[in-house]
Amino acid sequence: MALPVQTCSRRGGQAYRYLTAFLNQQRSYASAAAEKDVVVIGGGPGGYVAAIKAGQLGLSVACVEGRGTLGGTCLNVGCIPSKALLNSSHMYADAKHHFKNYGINVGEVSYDFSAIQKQKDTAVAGLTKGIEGLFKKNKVDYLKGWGKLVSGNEVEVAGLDGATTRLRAKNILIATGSEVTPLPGVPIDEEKIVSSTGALALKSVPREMVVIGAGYIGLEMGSVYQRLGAQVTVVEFLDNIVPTMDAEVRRAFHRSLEKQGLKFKMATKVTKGEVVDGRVKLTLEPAKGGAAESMECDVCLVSIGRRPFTKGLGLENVGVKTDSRGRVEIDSHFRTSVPSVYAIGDVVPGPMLAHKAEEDGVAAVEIMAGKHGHVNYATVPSICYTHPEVASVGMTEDEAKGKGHEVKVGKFPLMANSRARAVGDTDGMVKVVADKKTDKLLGVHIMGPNAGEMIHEAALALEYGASAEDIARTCHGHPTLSEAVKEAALAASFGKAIHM
Ligand SMILES: Cc1cc2nc3c(=O)[nH]c(=O)nc-3n(C[C@H](O)[C@H](O)[C@H](O)COP(=O)(O)OP(=O)(O)OC[C@H]3O[C@@H](n4cnc5c(N)ncnc54)[C@H](O)[C@@H]3O)c2cc1C
Ligand SMILES: NC(=O)c1ccc[n+]([C@@H]2O[C@H](COP(=O)([O-])OP(=O)(O)OC[C@H]3O[C@@H](n4cnc5c(N)ncnc54)[C@H](O)[C@@H]3O)[C@@H](O)[C@H]2O)c1
Repeated sequence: MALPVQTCSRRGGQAYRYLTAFLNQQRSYASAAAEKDVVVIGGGPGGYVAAIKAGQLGLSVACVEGRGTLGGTCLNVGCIPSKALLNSSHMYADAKHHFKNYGINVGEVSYDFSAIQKQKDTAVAGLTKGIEGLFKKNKVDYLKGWGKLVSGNEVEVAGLDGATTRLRAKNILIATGSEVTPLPGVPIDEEKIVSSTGALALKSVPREMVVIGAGYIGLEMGSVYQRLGAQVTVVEFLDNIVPTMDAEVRRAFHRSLEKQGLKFKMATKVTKGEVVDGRVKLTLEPAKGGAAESMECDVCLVSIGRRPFTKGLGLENVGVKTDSRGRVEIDSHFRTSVPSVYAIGDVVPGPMLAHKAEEDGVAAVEIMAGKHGHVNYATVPSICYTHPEVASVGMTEDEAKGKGHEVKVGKFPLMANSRARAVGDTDGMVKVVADKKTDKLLGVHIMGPNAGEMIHEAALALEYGASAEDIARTCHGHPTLSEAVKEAALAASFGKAIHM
């Protein structure tokens, strides 16, 4: 850094600021002079977990994060705030519509939207601060600023305090995550036309809302506002909602959401969106072509996917390759085209899920530490946190067939599960997919309350290479929703469930 102090002093009032920045920078260079074993760029679930694990493995580690708080998309504007809003809105809808079914009279039920938002913000703030504590405990240096690769072993950090720091590292881990995919013709202003970030921070509940994209974000956030009283219409390009779900479960899920009041316009695309006199005016067309129609709403959520975020990262400076979709290319050991630079999480190919990013992060630093880090992507669960929840792990029936398996399928409806009946929450099912010849478990799909918790016995079973019979013969507590998993496994393995 060559900022002459003399020049600064001639600039009168600015001299002090320049001098301070200069001295800060010199101090930063000095403190960063020692080479770290790992410098992690990005403090989301991938990056912060990798940094903590690196500390636990005895590696010297620094984590660079530019947003000012740790936790990335997930904690700040993703998983955590959305689950807080899903919970509050679920409790409100339950009290308003269902408590009477249990003989509970609560009179007029209402909500205070700003208090709902405050509860969400408190949960987020507590969790993000908590990571700073974990960093201290695990000796992770935390640098607040934007990191840029200047070589395969150097990261320059433009600090949020104005100082520039250069870090040397044996290995660099890119964990810069993802950002919202924009929809051409529908410019996001985060007030009327919002991404998930704006949808999580609305000041009031819209009367009419259009959600573009029937994926995870669209259905979760659509559910939040539908429960709070908005008329929500979901516009989806494809013929089906959440294309990655098992077809049968997806159809049941779609029906359930419609019963709750969500409206769907399938096989439809939005070609234009603009705000006119405080209302959002949208132009819609059939996905396969045809006459356009228009639609109006108070708030429109654009949730058509996310794309990798590498802006300003300087990948081109050092020759880190990306694919046609902008994802950082890695080998099976998370190594990029530059051997000392690794990448994980949303910025690399694979499902964009927080728990997958975390697993990537742990495995990548284990490899850097000379161990045998590995992630089994075949057992990564996915969960949609609506009500009912939909959770799955392993292959869908169609995928299994597509991969050449002759399959057998066992199903069990929650209507026949004693716990679901006892608590009056019976909308759902469990579907077990197994190999017809070997009985090996291939996939499990659950729709129902707490499906996101129940799925993990299936994840563990898949991880251990269990058969459907292994689950069927495992004693499950009674009365639990998990007994439906056992019953579906019985149906898959022996052709018959007990309680059907
Ligand atoms: C509304 C919403 C709800 C979601 N809900 C769930 C859910 O329930 N379950 C689930 O599993 N997943 C969920 N996800 C997805 C989940 O948030 C992501 O998969 C996860 O956050 C990816 O983690 P990551 O560490 O790869 O990236 P991110 O969480 O995106 O973190 C990357 C971080 O890197 C920082 N960064 C970027 N570039 C730089 C740079 N040059 N220098 C310094 N810092 C930089 C960013 O500021 C960011 O904080 C949700 C996403 C959204 C948007
Ligand atoms: N519970 C969870 O795990 C959770 C929750 C939220 C987000 N996420 C993650 O965040 C990522 C982004 O979520 P998302 O919901 O934005 O994406 P998504 O990929 O889950 O769904 C996007 C949907 O939009 C549709 N679509 C695409 N272009 C369209 C267009 N022009 N018009 C209408 N529909 C269109 C797609 O067909 C798809 O159904 C996902 O990868 C997901 O894994 C996960």
